[in-house]
Amino acid sequence: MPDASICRQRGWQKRGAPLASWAETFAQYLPLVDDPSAFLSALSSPLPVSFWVNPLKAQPEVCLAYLQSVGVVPEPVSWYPGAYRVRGWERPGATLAFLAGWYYVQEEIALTAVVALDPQPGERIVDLCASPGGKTAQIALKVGPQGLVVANEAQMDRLSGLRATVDRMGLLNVVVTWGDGRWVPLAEGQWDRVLLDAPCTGEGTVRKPVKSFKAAPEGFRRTVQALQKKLLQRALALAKPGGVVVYSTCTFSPDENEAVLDAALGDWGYVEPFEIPGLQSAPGITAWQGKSFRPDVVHAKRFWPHLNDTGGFFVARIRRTDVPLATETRPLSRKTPAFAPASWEPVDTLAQRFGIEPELLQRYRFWQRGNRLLWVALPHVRPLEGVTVEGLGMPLLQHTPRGPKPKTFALQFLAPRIRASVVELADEAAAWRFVSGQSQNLVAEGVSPGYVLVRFGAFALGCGLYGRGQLHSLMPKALQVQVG
Ligand SMILES: C[S@@+](CC[C@H](N)C(=O)[O-])C[C@H]1O[C@@H](n2cnc3c(N)ncnc32)[C@H](O)[C@@H]1O
Repeated sequence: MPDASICRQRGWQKRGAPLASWAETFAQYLPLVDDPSAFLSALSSPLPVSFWVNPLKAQPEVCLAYLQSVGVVPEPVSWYPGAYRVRGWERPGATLAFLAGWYYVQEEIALTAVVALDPQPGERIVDLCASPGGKTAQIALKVGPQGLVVANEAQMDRLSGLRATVDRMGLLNVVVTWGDGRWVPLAEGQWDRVLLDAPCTGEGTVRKPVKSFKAAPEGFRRTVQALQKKLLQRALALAKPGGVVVYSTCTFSPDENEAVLDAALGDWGYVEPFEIPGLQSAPGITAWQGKSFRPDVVHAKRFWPHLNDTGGFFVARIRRTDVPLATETRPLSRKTPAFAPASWEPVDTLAQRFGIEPELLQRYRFWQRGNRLLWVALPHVRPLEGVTVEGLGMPLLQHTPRGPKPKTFALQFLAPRIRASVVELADEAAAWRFVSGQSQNLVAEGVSPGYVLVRFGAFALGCGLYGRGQLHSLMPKALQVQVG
Protein backbone atom coordinates (compact mmCIF):
# COMPACT_ATOMS: atom_id res chain seq x y z
CA MET A 1 0.00 0.00 0.00
CA PRO A 2 1.56 3.37 -0.98
CA ASP A 3 2.12 5.71 1.94
CA ALA A 4 3.38 9.24 2.46
CA SER A 5 6.96 8.24 1.77
CA ILE A 6 6.00 6.78 -1.62
CA CYS A 7 4.22 10.03 -2.42
CA ARG A 8 7.51 11.80 -1.71
CA GLN A 9 9.65 9.38 -3.72
CA ARG A 10 7.43 9.66 -6.75
CA GLY A 11 7.50 13.45 -6.56
CA TRP A 12 3.73 13.80 -6.13
CA GLN A 13 4.19 17.29 -4.93
CA LYS A 14 1.89 20.07 -5.96
CA ARG A 15 3.70 23.23 -7.08
CA GLY A 16 5.37 24.85 -4.09
CA ALA A 17 3.51 22.81 -1.48
CA PRO A 18 5.24 21.65 1.68
CA LEU A 19 5.84 18.03 0.63
CA ALA A 20 4.78 16.34 3.83
CA SER A 21 1.56 18.27 3.92
CA TRP A 22 0.44 17.27 0.41
CA ALA A 23 1.57 13.69 0.74
CA GLU A 24 0.19 13.13 4.21
CA THR A 25 -3.15 14.67 3.43
CA PHE A 26 -3.80 12.29 0.57
CA ALA A 27 -1.96 9.23 1.84
CA GLN A 28 -4.54 8.82 4.61
CA TYR A 29 -7.20 8.14 1.96
CA LEU A 30 -5.27 5.43 0.14
CA PRO A 31 -6.96 2.62 2.11
CA LEU A 32 -10.33 3.94 0.90
CA VAL A 33 -9.70 3.88 -2.84
CA ASP A 34 -9.78 0.93 -5.25
CA ASP A 35 -6.57 1.90 -7.07
CA PRO A 36 -4.22 4.00 -4.87
CA SER A 37 -1.65 4.49 -7.58
CA ALA A 38 -4.25 5.73 -10.11
CA PHE A 39 -5.70 8.01 -7.40
CA LEU A 40 -2.34 9.63 -6.67
CA SER A 41 -1.38 10.10 -10.27
CA ALA A 42 -4.81 11.65 -11.06
CA LEU A 43 -4.20 14.17 -8.25
CA SER A 44 -1.00 15.28 -9.94
CA SER A 45 -2.35 15.72 -13.46
CA PRO A 46 -4.03 18.88 -14.76
CA LEU A 47 -7.80 19.09 -14.67
CA PRO A 48 -9.68 19.51 -17.97
CA VAL A 49 -11.80 22.67 -18.19
CA SER A 50 -15.52 22.01 -18.41
CA PHE A 51 -18.46 24.23 -19.28
CA TRP A 52 -22.15 24.03 -20.11
CA VAL A 53 -24.05 26.00 -22.72
CA ASN A 54 -26.67 28.44 -21.42
CA PRO A 55 -29.92 27.54 -23.24
CA LEU A 56 -31.36 30.99 -22.45
CA LYS A 57 -28.73 32.65 -24.61
CA ALA A 58 -27.29 30.21 -27.14
CA GLN A 59 -27.94 27.05 -29.07
CA PRO A 60 -25.28 24.44 -28.32
CA GLU A 61 -24.29 23.97 -31.97
CA VAL A 62 -23.86 27.73 -32.49
CA CYS A 63 -21.78 28.04 -29.31
CA LEU A 64 -19.63 25.05 -30.26
CA ALA A 65 -19.11 26.31 -33.81
CA TYR A 66 -17.89 29.64 -32.43
CA LEU A 67 -15.52 27.99 -29.94
CA GLN A 68 -14.11 25.75 -32.67
CA SER A 69 -13.56 28.85 -34.83
CA VAL A 70 -11.31 30.27 -32.08
CA GLY A 71 -9.36 27.02 -31.74
CA VAL A 72 -11.17 25.40 -28.79
CA VAL A 73 -12.04 21.72 -29.21
CA PRO A 74 -14.82 20.68 -26.80
CA GLU A 75 -15.78 17.05 -26.23
CA PRO A 76 -19.29 16.31 -24.91
CA VAL A 77 -19.61 15.19 -21.29
CA SER A 78 -21.47 11.92 -21.87
CA TRP A 79 -23.49 11.96 -18.66
CA TYR A 80 -24.63 15.63 -18.62
CA PRO A 81 -26.41 16.96 -21.73
CA GLY A 82 -25.15 20.40 -22.76
CA ALA A 83 -21.82 20.09 -20.89
CA TYR A 84 -18.41 19.82 -22.55
CA ARG A 85 -14.79 19.38 -21.53
CA VAL A 86 -11.67 20.90 -23.06
CA ARG A 87 -8.02 20.12 -22.38
CA GLY A 88 -5.45 22.87 -22.02
CA TRP A 89 -7.84 25.82 -22.33
CA GLU A 90 -6.07 28.56 -20.42
CA ARG A 91 -8.51 31.45 -20.58
CA PRO A 92 -12.06 30.11 -20.88
CA GLY A 93 -13.39 33.47 -19.67
CA ALA A 94 -11.70 35.41 -22.47
CA THR A 95 -14.08 34.88 -25.38
CA LEU A 96 -16.90 36.99 -26.79
CA ALA A 97 -19.24 34.04 -26.17
CA PHE A 98 -18.35 34.00 -22.46
CA LEU A 99 -19.07 37.73 -22.11
CA ALA A 100 -22.36 37.27 -23.92
CA GLY A 101 -23.36 34.61 -21.36
CA TRP A 102 -23.42 31.73 -23.84
CA TYR A 103 -21.69 29.33 -21.46
CA TYR A 104 -20.75 28.83 -17.81
CA VAL A 105 -17.42 27.33 -16.75
CA GLN A 106 -17.90 24.80 -13.96
CA GLU A 107 -15.92 21.81 -12.73
CA GLU A 108 -17.46 18.73 -14.32
CA ILE A 109 -17.87 16.72 -11.15
CA ALA A 110 -19.56 19.62 -9.35
CA LEU A 111 -22.47 19.20 -11.78
CA THR A 112 -23.43 16.02 -9.90
CA ALA A 113 -24.90 17.87 -6.91
CA VAL A 114 -27.74 19.29 -8.99
CA VAL A 115 -28.27 15.97 -10.80
CA ALA A 116 -28.80 14.42 -7.34
CA LEU A 117 -31.07 17.31 -6.32
CA ASP A 118 -33.18 16.66 -9.46
CA PRO A 119 -35.07 19.99 -9.53
CA GLN A 120 -38.45 19.88 -11.29
CA PRO A 121 -40.19 22.63 -13.26
CA GLY A 122 -42.08 25.06 -11.04
CA GLU A 123 -40.39 24.06 -7.77
CA ARG A 124 -39.19 26.39 -5.00
CA ILE A 125 -35.62 25.62 -4.03
CA VAL A 126 -33.05 27.04 -1.60
CA ASP A 127 -29.33 27.02 -2.41
CA LEU A 128 -27.99 27.67 1.08
CA CYS A 129 -24.29 28.38 0.30
CA ALA A 130 -24.50 29.65 -3.22
CA SER A 131 -21.53 31.77 -4.41
CA PRO A 132 -20.24 31.88 -7.13
CA GLY A 133 -23.55 30.47 -8.29
CA GLY A 134 -22.81 27.68 -10.77
CA LYS A 135 -25.26 25.35 -9.07
CA THR A 136 -27.77 28.19 -8.56
CA ALA A 137 -27.75 28.69 -12.33
CA GLN A 138 -28.15 24.95 -13.03
CA ILE A 139 -31.13 24.82 -10.63
CA ALA A 140 -32.73 28.02 -11.98
CA LEU A 141 -32.67 26.61 -15.51
CA LYS A 142 -34.22 23.34 -14.37
CA VAL A 143 -37.07 24.87 -12.32
CA GLY A 144 -37.80 27.20 -15.27
CA PRO A 145 -39.92 30.34 -15.45
CA GLN A 146 -42.56 29.09 -12.98
CA GLY A 147 -39.95 28.10 -10.40
CA LEU A 148 -38.00 30.04 -7.81
CA VAL A 149 -34.47 29.75 -6.43
CA VAL A 150 -33.31 31.47 -3.27
CA ALA A 151 -29.53 31.74 -3.52
CA ASN A 152 -28.07 32.52 -0.13
CA GLU A 153 -24.49 33.50 0.67
CA ALA A 154 -22.91 34.50 3.98
CA GLN A 155 -19.79 36.27 2.79
CA MET A 156 -20.43 39.79 1.70
CA ASP A 157 -17.37 39.84 -0.57
CA ARG A 158 -18.68 36.81 -2.47
CA LEU A 159 -22.12 38.25 -3.17
CA SER A 160 -20.96 40.18 -6.23
CA GLY A 161 -19.68 36.96 -7.86
CA LEU A 162 -23.03 35.30 -7.22
CA ARG A 163 -24.95 38.26 -8.59
CA ALA A 164 -22.69 38.40 -11.66
CA THR A 165 -23.52 34.76 -12.45
CA VAL A 166 -27.26 35.35 -12.16
CA ASP A 167 -26.99 38.45 -14.38
CA ARG A 168 -24.67 37.00 -17.03
CA MET A 169 -26.81 33.87 -17.35
CA GLY A 170 -29.94 36.08 -17.65
CA LEU A 171 -31.89 34.46 -14.78
CA LEU A 172 -35.07 36.21 -13.66
CA ASN A 173 -36.27 33.53 -11.21
CA VAL A 174 -33.54 33.95 -8.56
CA VAL A 175 -33.65 35.87 -5.28
CA VAL A 176 -30.16 36.45 -3.87
CA THR A 177 -30.07 36.71 -0.08
CA TRP A 178 -27.28 37.53 2.32
CA GLY A 179 -27.07 35.68 5.62
CA ASP A 180 -25.44 32.94 7.62
CA GLY A 181 -27.07 29.73 6.43
CA ARG A 182 -27.06 28.35 9.97
CA TRP A 183 -29.58 30.91 11.13
CA VAL A 184 -31.09 32.30 7.94
CA PRO A 185 -34.73 33.15 8.76
CA LEU A 186 -36.35 31.68 5.65
CA ALA A 187 -39.71 29.93 6.15
CA GLU A 188 -39.27 26.44 7.59
CA GLY A 189 -40.76 23.24 6.14
CA GLN A 190 -41.80 24.94 2.90
CA TRP A 191 -39.16 24.31 0.29
CA ASP A 192 -39.37 21.49 -2.25
CA ARG A 193 -35.61 20.98 -2.27
CA VAL A 194 -32.59 22.45 -0.52
CA LEU A 195 -29.02 22.29 -1.75
CA LEU A 196 -26.23 22.50 0.80
CA ASP A 197 -22.99 22.70 -1.18
CA ALA A 198 -21.07 23.18 2.00
CA PRO A 199 -17.92 25.18 2.75
CA CYS A 200 -15.18 22.59 3.22
CA THR A 201 -11.43 22.01 3.19
CA GLY A 202 -11.53 21.60 -0.61
CA GLU A 203 -9.11 18.68 -0.87
CA GLY A 204 -10.84 17.50 -4.04
CA THR A 205 -9.92 20.72 -5.87
CA VAL A 206 -6.18 19.97 -5.69
CA ARG A 207 -6.01 19.47 -9.48
CA LYS A 208 -7.16 23.00 -10.22
CA PRO A 209 -4.41 25.31 -11.44
CA VAL A 210 -3.98 27.22 -8.20
CA LYS A 211 -0.71 28.42 -6.69
CA SER A 212 -0.15 25.68 -4.18
CA PHE A 213 -1.97 23.16 -2.08
CA LYS A 214 -2.16 23.93 1.61
CA ALA A 215 -3.50 21.32 3.97
CA ALA A 216 -6.14 22.86 6.24
CA PRO A 217 -4.96 23.34 9.83
CA GLU A 218 -6.58 21.08 12.41
CA GLY A 219 -8.43 23.97 14.09
CA PHE A 220 -10.05 24.97 10.79
CA ARG A 221 -11.05 21.36 10.12
CA ARG A 222 -12.87 21.18 13.43
CA THR A 223 -14.58 24.55 12.91
CA VAL A 224 -15.72 23.67 9.43
CA GLN A 225 -17.15 20.32 10.55
CA ALA A 226 -19.24 22.03 13.24
CA LEU A 227 -20.40 24.57 10.65
CA GLN A 228 -21.33 21.82 8.18
CA LYS A 229 -23.43 20.04 10.80
CA LYS A 230 -25.34 23.22 11.73
CA LEU A 231 -25.87 24.11 8.08
CA LEU A 232 -27.21 20.64 7.32
CA GLN A 233 -29.67 20.85 10.20
CA ARG A 234 -30.89 24.21 8.95
CA ALA A 235 -31.24 22.75 5.43
CA LEU A 236 -33.36 19.92 6.89
CA ALA A 237 -35.49 22.43 8.79
CA LEU A 238 -36.19 24.38 5.58
CA ALA A 239 -37.21 21.36 3.45
CA LYS A 240 -40.85 20.27 3.42
CA PRO A 241 -41.77 16.75 4.59
CA GLY A 242 -40.97 14.41 1.71
CA GLY A 243 -38.70 17.04 0.18
CA VAL A 244 -35.07 16.50 -0.85
CA VAL A 245 -31.90 17.91 0.69
CA VAL A 246 -28.59 17.41 -1.10
CA TYR A 247 -25.39 17.63 0.90
CA SER A 248 -22.23 18.01 -1.18
CA THR A 249 -18.60 18.93 -0.64
CA CYS A 250 -15.45 19.00 -2.75
CA THR A 251 -13.39 17.24 -0.13
CA PHE A 252 -12.36 13.64 0.57
CA SER A 253 -12.36 13.84 4.34
CA PRO A 254 -14.93 11.44 5.88
CA ASP A 255 -15.05 13.82 8.87
CA GLU A 256 -16.64 16.41 6.58
CA ASN A 257 -18.83 13.97 4.70
CA GLU A 258 -20.22 10.76 6.22
CA ALA A 259 -19.50 11.95 9.78
CA VAL A 260 -21.51 15.14 9.18
CA LEU A 261 -24.46 13.13 7.85
CA ASP A 262 -24.18 10.83 10.85
CA ALA A 263 -24.16 13.73 13.30
CA ALA A 264 -26.86 15.87 11.67
CA LEU A 265 -29.57 13.65 10.20
CA GLY A 266 -31.24 12.14 13.28
CA ASP A 267 -34.82 11.13 12.45
CA TRP A 268 -35.27 14.16 10.20
CA GLY A 269 -33.93 12.59 7.05
CA TYR A 270 -32.33 9.52 5.53
CA VAL A 271 -29.78 9.11 2.76
CA GLU A 272 -31.41 7.53 -0.27
CA PRO A 273 -29.88 5.93 -3.37
CA PHE A 274 -29.66 7.86 -6.62
CA GLU A 275 -28.15 7.05 -10.00
CA ILE A 276 -26.04 9.05 -12.41
CA PRO A 277 -25.78 6.81 -15.48
CA GLY A 278 -22.41 6.98 -17.20
CA LEU A 279 -20.42 8.13 -14.17
CA GLN A 280 -18.24 5.95 -11.94
CA SER A 281 -18.49 6.41 -8.18
CA ALA A 282 -17.69 4.67 -4.90
CA PRO A 283 -20.21 4.31 -2.05
CA GLY A 284 -20.11 6.33 1.15
CA ILE A 285 -18.05 4.70 3.88
CA THR A 286 -19.52 3.46 7.15
CA ALA A 287 -16.35 3.41 9.27
CA TRP A 288 -13.31 5.69 9.57
CA GLN A 289 -10.52 5.93 12.11
CA GLY A 290 -12.34 3.92 14.76
CA LYS A 291 -15.69 5.65 14.25
CA SER A 292 -18.69 4.02 12.60
CA PHE A 293 -21.52 5.82 10.84
CA ARG A 294 -25.21 5.13 10.28
CA PRO A 295 -25.70 2.51 7.56
CA ASP A 296 -27.60 4.70 5.08
CA VAL A 297 -24.48 6.84 4.40
CA VAL A 298 -23.51 4.02 2.06
CA HIS A 299 -26.01 5.51 -0.45
CA ALA A 300 -23.90 8.67 -0.76
CA LYS A 301 -21.48 8.85 -3.69
CA ARG A 302 -17.76 9.47 -3.53
CA PHE A 303 -16.25 10.65 -6.79
CA TRP A 304 -12.52 9.97 -6.56
CA PRO A 305 -10.53 11.91 -9.20
CA HIS A 306 -9.21 8.85 -11.05
CA LEU A 307 -12.67 7.32 -11.56
CA ASN A 308 -13.79 9.86 -14.17
CA ASP A 309 -10.70 12.09 -14.63
CA THR A 310 -12.29 14.92 -12.62
CA GLY A 311 -11.82 16.68 -9.30
CA GLY A 312 -12.91 14.94 -6.09
CA PHE A 313 -16.50 15.31 -4.87
CA PHE A 314 -18.99 13.90 -2.38
CA VAL A 315 -22.78 13.94 -2.80
CA ALA A 316 -25.56 12.63 -0.55
CA ARG A 317 -29.23 12.82 -1.45
CA ILE A 318 -31.38 13.02 1.67
CA ARG A 319 -35.12 12.47 1.86
CA ARG A 320 -36.78 14.63 4.52
CA THR A 321 -39.11 12.77 6.89
CA ASP A 322 -42.16 14.36 8.50
CA VAL A 323 -40.54 14.56 11.94
CA PRO A 324 -40.77 18.26 12.88
CA LEU A 325 -37.51 20.20 13.12
CA ALA A 326 -37.12 23.86 13.90
CA THR A 327 -33.62 25.25 14.30
CA GLU A 328 -32.51 28.54 15.75
CA THR A 329 -32.78 31.61 13.55
CA ARG A 330 -31.15 34.96 14.16
CA PRO A 331 -32.30 38.36 13.00
CA LEU A 332 -29.89 40.07 10.65
CA SER A 333 -28.00 43.15 11.66
CA ARG A 334 -27.31 44.52 8.17
CA LYS A 335 -29.60 47.41 7.33
CA THR A 336 -30.15 47.74 3.62
CA PRO A 337 -32.94 49.54 1.79
CA ALA A 338 -35.81 47.16 1.11
CA PHE A 339 -36.89 46.28 -2.42
CA ALA A 340 -40.11 48.10 -3.33
CA PRO A 341 -42.16 48.15 -6.53
CA ALA A 342 -40.63 50.57 -9.06
CA SER A 343 -42.50 53.04 -11.24
CA TRP A 344 -43.10 52.15 -14.89
CA GLU A 345 -41.86 55.49 -16.26
CA PRO A 346 -38.10 54.79 -16.56
CA VAL A 347 -38.87 51.35 -18.00
CA ASP A 348 -41.10 53.01 -20.59
CA THR A 349 -38.34 55.51 -21.45
CA LEU A 350 -35.97 52.58 -21.99
CA ALA A 351 -38.54 50.70 -24.08
CA GLN A 352 -39.01 53.75 -26.33
CA ARG A 353 -35.27 54.31 -26.79
CA PHE A 354 -34.72 50.68 -27.83
CA GLY A 355 -37.95 50.15 -29.78
CA ILE A 356 -39.19 47.40 -27.44
CA GLU A 357 -42.94 46.70 -27.48
CA PRO A 358 -44.15 47.78 -24.01
CA GLU A 359 -46.33 44.63 -23.76
CA LEU A 360 -43.17 42.54 -23.88
CA LEU A 361 -41.97 44.21 -20.71
CA GLN A 362 -45.30 44.35 -18.94
CA ARG A 363 -45.12 40.61 -18.28
CA TYR A 364 -42.29 41.29 -15.78
CA ARG A 365 -42.21 43.09 -12.42
CA PHE A 366 -39.87 45.96 -11.68
CA TRP A 367 -38.29 46.66 -8.34
CA GLN A 368 -36.31 49.48 -6.83
CA ARG A 369 -33.81 49.35 -3.97
CA GLY A 370 -32.52 52.73 -2.87
CA ASN A 371 -32.47 55.28 -5.67
CA ARG A 372 -29.78 53.90 -7.96
CA LEU A 373 -30.84 50.65 -9.60
CA LEU A 374 -34.11 49.37 -11.01
CA TRP A 375 -34.48 45.58 -11.22
CA VAL A 376 -36.49 43.24 -13.43
CA ALA A 377 -37.83 39.85 -12.28
CA LEU A 378 -40.54 37.36 -13.12
CA PRO A 379 -43.91 38.22 -11.48
CA HIS A 380 -43.75 35.57 -8.74
CA VAL A 381 -40.20 36.57 -7.71
CA ARG A 382 -40.71 38.89 -4.76
CA PRO A 383 -38.87 40.12 -1.67
CA LEU A 384 -38.96 37.50 1.10
CA GLU A 385 -39.98 38.33 4.64
CA GLY A 386 -37.29 38.58 7.29
CA VAL A 387 -34.20 38.02 5.15
CA THR A 388 -31.77 40.48 3.58
CA VAL A 389 -32.47 40.47 -0.13
CA GLU A 390 -29.47 41.44 -2.26
CA GLY A 391 -30.88 40.67 -5.68
CA LEU A 392 -34.27 40.16 -7.25
CA GLY A 393 -33.89 38.93 -10.83
CA MET A 394 -31.34 41.26 -12.44
CA PRO A 395 -30.64 45.01 -12.53
CA LEU A 396 -32.32 46.50 -15.61
CA LEU A 397 -31.18 50.10 -15.47
CA GLN A 398 -29.36 52.67 -13.45
CA HIS A 399 -30.83 56.13 -12.87
CA THR A 400 -28.43 58.81 -14.15
CA PRO A 401 -28.75 62.56 -14.78
CA ARG A 402 -28.96 61.83 -18.53
CA GLY A 403 -31.82 59.35 -17.99
CA PRO A 404 -32.09 55.59 -17.49
CA LYS A 405 -28.83 53.85 -18.37
CA PRO A 406 -29.37 50.19 -19.29
CA LYS A 407 -27.21 47.57 -17.58
CA THR A 408 -24.97 45.38 -19.72
CA PHE A 409 -26.62 42.05 -18.96
CA ALA A 410 -30.12 43.48 -19.15
CA LEU A 411 -29.40 44.64 -22.71
CA GLN A 412 -28.06 41.19 -23.55
CA PHE A 413 -31.25 39.68 -22.15
CA LEU A 414 -33.50 42.15 -24.00
CA ALA A 415 -31.48 41.96 -27.25
CA PRO A 416 -33.89 39.66 -29.16
CA ARG A 417 -36.67 42.22 -28.55
CA ILE A 418 -34.63 45.35 -29.38
CA ARG A 419 -35.52 47.13 -32.66
CA ALA A 420 -33.79 50.54 -32.35
CA SER A 421 -30.59 52.19 -31.07
CA VAL A 422 -28.41 49.27 -32.12
CA VAL A 423 -24.79 49.65 -33.24
CA GLU A 424 -23.44 46.73 -35.27
CA LEU A 425 -19.67 46.44 -35.14
CA ALA A 426 -17.99 45.70 -38.45
CA ASP A 427 -15.28 43.28 -37.39
CA GLU A 428 -13.87 41.26 -34.50
CA ALA A 429 -11.16 43.83 -33.79
CA ALA A 430 -13.89 46.43 -33.14
CA ALA A 431 -15.71 43.94 -30.87
CA TRP A 432 -12.55 43.37 -28.82
CA ARG A 433 -11.97 47.12 -28.54
CA PHE A 434 -15.48 47.43 -27.16
CA VAL A 435 -15.23 44.60 -24.63
CA SER A 436 -11.86 45.86 -23.44
CA GLY A 437 -13.45 49.21 -22.58
CA GLN A 438 -12.00 51.34 -25.40
CA SER A 439 -13.77 54.14 -27.30
CA GLN A 440 -13.73 54.06 -31.08
CA ASN A 441 -14.62 56.29 -34.04
CA LEU A 442 -17.69 54.99 -35.76
CA VAL A 443 -20.68 56.29 -37.73
CA ALA A 444 -23.92 54.37 -37.19
CA GLU A 445 -26.52 55.40 -39.79
CA GLY A 446 -29.95 56.20 -38.36
CA VAL A 447 -28.88 55.87 -34.71
CA SER A 448 -29.54 58.95 -32.58
CA PRO A 449 -27.06 59.96 -29.87
CA GLY A 450 -27.49 58.20 -26.52
CA TYR A 451 -27.30 54.71 -25.05
CA VAL A 452 -27.08 51.89 -27.59
CA LEU A 453 -26.99 48.11 -27.72
CA VAL A 454 -23.66 47.07 -29.23
CA ARG A 455 -23.69 43.89 -31.29
CA PHE A 456 -21.17 41.92 -33.24
CA GLY A 457 -22.69 39.23 -35.45
CA ALA A 458 -24.62 36.86 -33.17
CA PHE A 459 -23.22 38.43 -29.99
CA ALA A 460 -25.17 41.02 -28.00
CA LEU A 461 -22.17 42.50 -26.23
CA GLY A 462 -23.54 45.25 -24.01
CA CYS A 463 -24.20 48.94 -23.62
CA GLY A 464 -22.36 51.79 -25.32
CA LEU A 465 -22.79 55.54 -25.48
CA TYR A 466 -22.99 56.80 -29.06
CA GLY A 467 -22.65 60.36 -30.38
CA ARG A 468 -20.53 62.71 -32.53
CA GLY A 469 -19.05 59.84 -34.51
CA GLN A 470 -17.78 58.04 -31.41
CA LEU A 471 -18.80 54.88 -29.57
CA HIS A 472 -17.81 54.78 -25.90
CA SER A 473 -17.77 51.38 -24.27
CA LEU A 474 -19.74 51.11 -21.02
CA MET A 475 -18.52 47.58 -20.30
CA PRO A 476 -18.17 47.36 -16.50
CA LYS A 477 -14.49 47.29 -15.48
CA ALA A 478 -14.84 43.89 -13.81
CA LEU A 479 -15.95 42.39 -17.12
CA GLN A 480 -13.51 44.03 -19.46
CA VAL A 481 -11.34 41.48 -21.20
CA GLN A 482 -8.05 42.61 -22.66
CA VAL A 483 -7.14 41.36 -26.10
CA GLY A 484 -4.46 38.66 -26.33
C1 LIG B 1 -18.47 25.33 -1.88
S1 LIG B 1 -18.83 26.99 -1.95
C2 LIG B 1 -20.32 27.02 -2.86
C3 LIG B 1 -20.14 26.88 -4.36
C4 LIG B 1 -21.44 27.12 -5.09
N1 LIG B 1 -22.48 26.23 -4.60
C5 LIG B 1 -21.29 26.96 -6.58
O1 LIG B 1 -21.58 25.88 -7.10
O2 LIG B 1 -20.91 27.92 -7.26
C6 LIG B 1 -19.38 27.33 -0.32
C7 LIG B 1 -19.90 28.74 -0.14
O3 LIG B 1 -20.45 28.81 1.18
C8 LIG B 1 -20.21 30.10 1.69
N2 LIG B 1 -20.41 30.02 3.15
C9 LIG B 1 -19.48 29.78 4.11
N3 LIG B 1 -20.07 29.76 5.32
C10 LIG B 1 -21.39 29.98 5.12
C11 LIG B 1 -22.51 30.09 5.98
N4 LIG B 1 -22.38 29.96 7.31
N5 LIG B 1 -23.71 30.33 5.44
C12 LIG B 1 -23.86 30.47 4.09
N6 LIG B 1 -22.82 30.40 3.23
C13 LIG B 1 -21.60 30.14 3.74
C14 LIG B 1 -18.79 30.40 1.24
O4 LIG B 1 -18.55 31.80 1.28
C15 LIG B 1 -18.83 29.83 -0.19
O5 LIG B 1 -19.20 30.83 -1.10
